[in-house]
Amino acid sequence: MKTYLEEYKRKLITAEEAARLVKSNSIIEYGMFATKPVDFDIALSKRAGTDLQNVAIRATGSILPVPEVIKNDPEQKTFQYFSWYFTALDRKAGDFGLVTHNPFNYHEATMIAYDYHFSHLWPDVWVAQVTPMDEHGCFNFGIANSHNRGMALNAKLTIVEVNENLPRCLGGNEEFVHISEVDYIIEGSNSPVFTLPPAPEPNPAERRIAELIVEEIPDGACLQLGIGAMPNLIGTMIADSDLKDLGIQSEMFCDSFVKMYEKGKITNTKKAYDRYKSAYTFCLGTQETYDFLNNNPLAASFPVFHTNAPHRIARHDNFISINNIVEIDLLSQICSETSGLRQISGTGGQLDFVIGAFHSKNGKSFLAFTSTYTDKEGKLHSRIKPLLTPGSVVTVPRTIVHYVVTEYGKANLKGLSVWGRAEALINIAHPDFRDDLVKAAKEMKIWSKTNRIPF
Ligand SMILES: CC(=O)SCCNC(=O)CCNC(=O)[C@H](O)C(C)(C)COP(=O)(O)OP(=O)(O)OC[C@H]1O[C@@H](n2cnc3c(N)ncnc32)[C@H](O)[C@@H]1OP(=O)(O)O
Ligand SMILES: CCCC(=O)O
Repeated sequence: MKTYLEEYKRKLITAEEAARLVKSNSIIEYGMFATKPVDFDIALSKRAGTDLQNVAIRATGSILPVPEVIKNDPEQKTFQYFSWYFTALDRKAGDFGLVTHNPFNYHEATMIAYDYHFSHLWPDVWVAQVTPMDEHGCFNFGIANSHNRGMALNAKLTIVEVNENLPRCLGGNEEFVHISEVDYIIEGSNSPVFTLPPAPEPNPAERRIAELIVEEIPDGACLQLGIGAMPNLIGTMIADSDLKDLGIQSEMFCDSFVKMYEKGKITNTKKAYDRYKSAYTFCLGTQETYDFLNNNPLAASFPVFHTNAPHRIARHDNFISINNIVEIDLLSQICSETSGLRQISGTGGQLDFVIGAFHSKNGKSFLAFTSTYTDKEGKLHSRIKPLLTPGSVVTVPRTIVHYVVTEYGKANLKGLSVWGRAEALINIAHPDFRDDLVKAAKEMKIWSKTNRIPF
């Protein structure tokens, strides 16, 4: 069998040598979430304030440690940092004007990476952490399949940073880049892979929301759980339920899926395709979850178009999608990604799954949220508001929204009148805010004089 050692040695360079390849006026795409390059980032950041100018770094969900290109260049003399999806780190840096958001519907990332119409967005340099090369010359993308292969193939320069600690996640497809497709290899310092802390115990409101959703899930359902604390907590309660024969097609592989496996809930036998395997495009979770995915044929990573394109989601019957939001207004417009002009996260895959689940036979999408939010000054706010906070963007338009759930109940908003939506929402708002919401609905002239007609 051919060995790739000669080619490997030829392509091996240091992080500093790799950083010197970056030219002014270029776009660098970093690996997403926990596959962000570490050593390359440190080396590149040392070029801040030199003759290197006008370099855009594009990431997807930045995780700790803080990217050195941000930290070492606070005046942005050389680098400007962009993110397709904001994490806590991105929003903190964003508050200081150090990160700019690039909105996308997540399934379209595959098109952006491959379709020539988007070649103006293709990176000059693509660099991400990967697993060590296998005997076939392949570097595995680990916990981030996403849009990596397309970007790696279409970048002018493709650089991998090897980290022995990354789990090797089986595909699916597009889970690797071959040494023949790579320009340079960095052997990184094998830093620990970023992990999330284990989920806290659900509070009573979250427990109630989970109960209201779990009773809507049939045996054999195909599940998607979104990002953030709430969907994962609901997943934990699904693991403790009587449900059986569940399947997974989720953009993110969540910690609670491991619990479902441990309780024998997941068989993936009822799915329309990818039977017997849980399909996902990236993972962000605990070390236990990464260990579960390592070399595990029960799960398969795919490019994001495969997991998220709404028409593909809809091919599974009984698709159940569960995501969290920031706020909703009485017109039933959902904002899940900003607070006014402050970018909190991103559309990510939320719209993909709300559309896809609705089009699945007997499918349902749930946007689940606690009825109130406590701000940093300790003031309580209703998440159901007369109008979205000025500047907030609509993540899910009112025509698309399906079920919404708080600890006070759930409402299927599809097809309801403008009045019917406002009423349904006020019914699941926190009782302390209901009178004010009715008053606002009257002022907005979306309140019916009579409630004789029930929608
Ligand atoms: C991944 C998949 O499988 S697919 C689809 C999933 N993708 C999506 O749903 C994208 C949109 N959704 C999201 O990004 C998340 O679910 C969120 C942002 C809605 C919730 O995520 P969480 O991490 O649980 O949010 P959390 O409660 O920590 O709040 C995040 C931030 O928003 C702020 N925030 C939350 N709600 C509000 C609100 N109503 N008003 C103002 N700020 C708010 C919080 O204060 C926090 O900011 P901070 O970091 O400065 O303290
Ligand atoms: C990268 C997108 C993450 C999400 O959809 O939540």
